[in-house]
Amino acid sequence: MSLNRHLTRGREQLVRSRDLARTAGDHAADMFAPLTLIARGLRRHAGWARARWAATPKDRRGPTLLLTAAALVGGVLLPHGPLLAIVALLASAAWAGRRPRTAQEPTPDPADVKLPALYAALTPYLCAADDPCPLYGPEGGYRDVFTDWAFDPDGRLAALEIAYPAYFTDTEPIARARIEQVVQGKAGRAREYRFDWDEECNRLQVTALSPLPVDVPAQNWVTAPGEIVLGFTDSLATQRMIPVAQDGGSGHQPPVVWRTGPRSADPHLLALGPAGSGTSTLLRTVALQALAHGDLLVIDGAGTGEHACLVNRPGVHTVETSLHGALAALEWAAQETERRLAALNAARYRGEPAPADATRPLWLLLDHPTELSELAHAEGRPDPQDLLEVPLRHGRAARVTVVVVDTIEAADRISPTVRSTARARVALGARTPEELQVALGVPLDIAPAAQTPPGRGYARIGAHAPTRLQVPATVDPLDDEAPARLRDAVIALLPHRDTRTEAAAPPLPDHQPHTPATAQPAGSSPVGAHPVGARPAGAPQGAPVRVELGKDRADRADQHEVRSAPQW
Ligand SMILES: Nc1ncnc2c1ncn2[C@@H]1O[C@H](COP(=O)(O)OP(=O)(O)OP(=O)(O)O)[C@@H](O)[C@H]1O
Repeated sequence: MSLNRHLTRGREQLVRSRDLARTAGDHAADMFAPLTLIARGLRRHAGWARARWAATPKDRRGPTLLLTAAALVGGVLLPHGPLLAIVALLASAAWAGRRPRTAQEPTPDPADVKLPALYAALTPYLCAADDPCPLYGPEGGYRDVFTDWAFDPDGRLAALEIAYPAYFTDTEPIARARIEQVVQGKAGRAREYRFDWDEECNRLQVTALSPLPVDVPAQNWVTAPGEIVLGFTDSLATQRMIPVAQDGGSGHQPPVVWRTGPRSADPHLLALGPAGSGTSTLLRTVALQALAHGDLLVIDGAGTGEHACLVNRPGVHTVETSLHGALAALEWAAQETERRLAALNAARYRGEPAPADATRPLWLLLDHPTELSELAHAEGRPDPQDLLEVPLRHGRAARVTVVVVDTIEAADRISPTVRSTARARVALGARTPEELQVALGVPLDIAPAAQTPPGRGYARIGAHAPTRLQVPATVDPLDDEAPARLRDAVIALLPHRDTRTEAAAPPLPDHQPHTPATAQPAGSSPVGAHPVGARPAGAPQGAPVRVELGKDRADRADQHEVRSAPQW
């Protein structure tokens, strides 16, 4: 009982002392109210003065300062001037500080602004009329179906998990595409989104993808021989990072690496994209990397001269823009592939190491070959794409790699052999999911943005899922409109006869490309510097053309008359 009384008294004391403290606080606040008022006013005056000073143009700050100083001196010199000035300042501060600072309007939660609209837009697609307990409906709310979401600092949707009814046909691409379009429309078409459909749990995970680095200049990449950096992707798509120099600094970026060579499961590449999407730039990116370890044969079917910077470079057999030049070059390439195969087989049969002239990588780079196919068809000549059959089918063993780039509109004119053997795929440019599926060979789980910079697209290497891709800015060094620093970066990578330490491409005699019996006599190619592997006089039709790849051969090259390489 006494303990109870003791506790009650203690509680009363506590309440009394709390009241005392509150009363003292109130009195103090009343007492200091004028001071608080004046301090608030002075603070506002100071803020106003700072803003005026910042808004005053630099050239008018000196006179303003002088005028203020003169006014101050004048005020001091006046009888009772300082006293009057202080009184005036305190009065104006009291006036300015009389209103307490207005509380800021709370910013609305972006979820409450944006998600109801998305919920309403999805409702027609995810609500069945005879569903007794609909997930989506006029009475429902977004919190019932959106389980997890995130917004970026700009208030844009960054991630969202959507629940959908089990009867929604999530296995049908058309049904999926409808939902993806609605989500992308409401969340903003300027960005790319990844859609992960969890068919078992009836959930869709939407993730907005951050932009990839653009304008990464061409440079030497840290890769193993046979590895080609096609561009850069998301850090989640690969565990690999490579050093990249950009904007005067250096950092690391996750690359899209295409492995070529005899151990590659995807030894050939097909890249498609609309005009201006950067397919020729991609081809140039590959060419510059391939030149480090191999020789090139370039066919420019569009004849725009976009690969003229490669003409006469050591390691570049030829750059052909004409149909007859392309036919001659590709026929040589087919025979060279057969010769290499025969040489490799013979060496293996004899138990000898593979001859160097059969193992040096040879790259066949074709830009817009369908243009030449159409021309050949009109002229009744063989289709250049048909001549790719042997390099495509046997190129892996013979170290011959084929890269074909073309417009996406020409996808149906790409030969079936190219389509079936070129399993490394790239699709560039903003295109519909259907067109991207044609280019990549598989459906894409990423919704492309409405606008994409040049060189942006998707890469699919073999059986792997497609990943986003941004091709390095390997611009045409002869393109006056390209930024000078990007052109200089490409020029620095182009090999010169005196800088290339490896074996140069064999010098070629006078341009006498072999053409089939039905073909017109060969003429000169507009860009082609010299013909490829001309057949020795008297050699039987179909006999492999001998190509010598070696240092001594490169030395002898200098004795031939070769058109001088362009001077940069
Ligand atoms: N990855 C890139 N980074 C920066 N600029 C690029 C990139 N790719 C392409 N470009 C620029 O975009 C323009 C078009 O590129 P490119 O010629 O490679 O496209 P294309 O698909 O071959 O078009 P076309 O079929 O008309 O020749 C060029 O000015 C080029 O410099």
